[in-house]
Amino acid sequence: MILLSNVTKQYGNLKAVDDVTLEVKEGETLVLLGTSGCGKTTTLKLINRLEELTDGTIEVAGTDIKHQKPEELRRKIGYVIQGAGLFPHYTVQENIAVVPRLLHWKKDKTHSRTLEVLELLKMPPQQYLHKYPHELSGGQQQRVGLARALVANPPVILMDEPFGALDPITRNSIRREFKNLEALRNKTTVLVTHDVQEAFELGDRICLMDDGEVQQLGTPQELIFRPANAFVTHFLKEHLFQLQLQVLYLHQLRPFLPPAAQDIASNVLSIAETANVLEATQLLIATGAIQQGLILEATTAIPAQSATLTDLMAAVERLTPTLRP
Ligand SMILES: Nc1ncnc2c1ncn2[C@@H]1O[C@H](COP(=O)(O)OP(=O)(O)OP(=O)(O)O)[C@@H](O)[C@H]1O
Repeated sequence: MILLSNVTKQYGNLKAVDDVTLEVKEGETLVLLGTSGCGKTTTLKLINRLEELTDGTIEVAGTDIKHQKPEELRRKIGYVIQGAGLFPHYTVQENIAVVPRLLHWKKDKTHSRTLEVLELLKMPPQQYLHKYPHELSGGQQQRVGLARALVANPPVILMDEPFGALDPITRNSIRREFKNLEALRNKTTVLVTHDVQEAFELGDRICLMDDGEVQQLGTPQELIFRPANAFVTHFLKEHLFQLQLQVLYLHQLRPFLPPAAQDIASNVLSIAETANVLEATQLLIATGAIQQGLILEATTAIPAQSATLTDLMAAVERLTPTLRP
């Protein structure tokens, strides 16, 4: 869907992006992760031509972006930036109408689509249409920013630190909400963050950058269990335990858990086996059921299985060597 081939962006002597080649597949969320100044934002801005390439090519939906007018290209690409970037003197309605106005939509169409996107983002239109950005919380502003990016239903969404301006608690809950948004599910999304947790929570794949170069591009599991080099290992070291639990799914543990019990008490907690091990661990701890354990609910016909925290950790220990090279 988006193809970067040998992309370089140079500012004077500095190569902000250095010979980057990567593909973002249709419908996936690719996270650009890395420390400040490693070239994430520049890479994103090259895709919608807010910056121009020094070298290499970028294709969006099979067409070289050089051969498209920037305005035309940007109609196919929603753009969400840190702090939402709303116009302070425009109401929510006016902020969302910016793109439809550029597209010369009729008023009726703009109005009905505005109502629709606000509903999609769980912001009742009657309550929010006429509010100004300063009357909204950071999370609500971020949602309006996303509504504006989604209003023309572009197939591609670029997000630059979309949750960066929020406090950690709001950030976590908004992030979780965004992850489950139907409106974003089939979009091809590139999201920039320097937050490791965020990258692992939202990315189908993660591209870890340093000094303008790609250090590794892979699934969260690949980065954790098959780091490409010492930089990747070092970058993830601090968060490794939690990330390991986050990238392992309960169904993967099944072969390493004790056999399914015949008569599982009906009052035991249960969790879908599609959940990750971190979620299961958090549930056990939050409900004080560490000794009692929980039931892994199968999505297929195989029987449910019960496991305590000790069982889960033992299974993780037996599974992880099989994932390493
Ligand atoms: N317009 C510009 N002119 C000169 N140098 C620039 C320009 N834009 C970015 N740079 C430099 O290019 C490098 C990459 O910047 P970029 O904004 O892409 O990094 P980033 O990974 O997004 O960082 P952050 O997380 O801090 O936003 C940095 O060294 C930055 O100073």
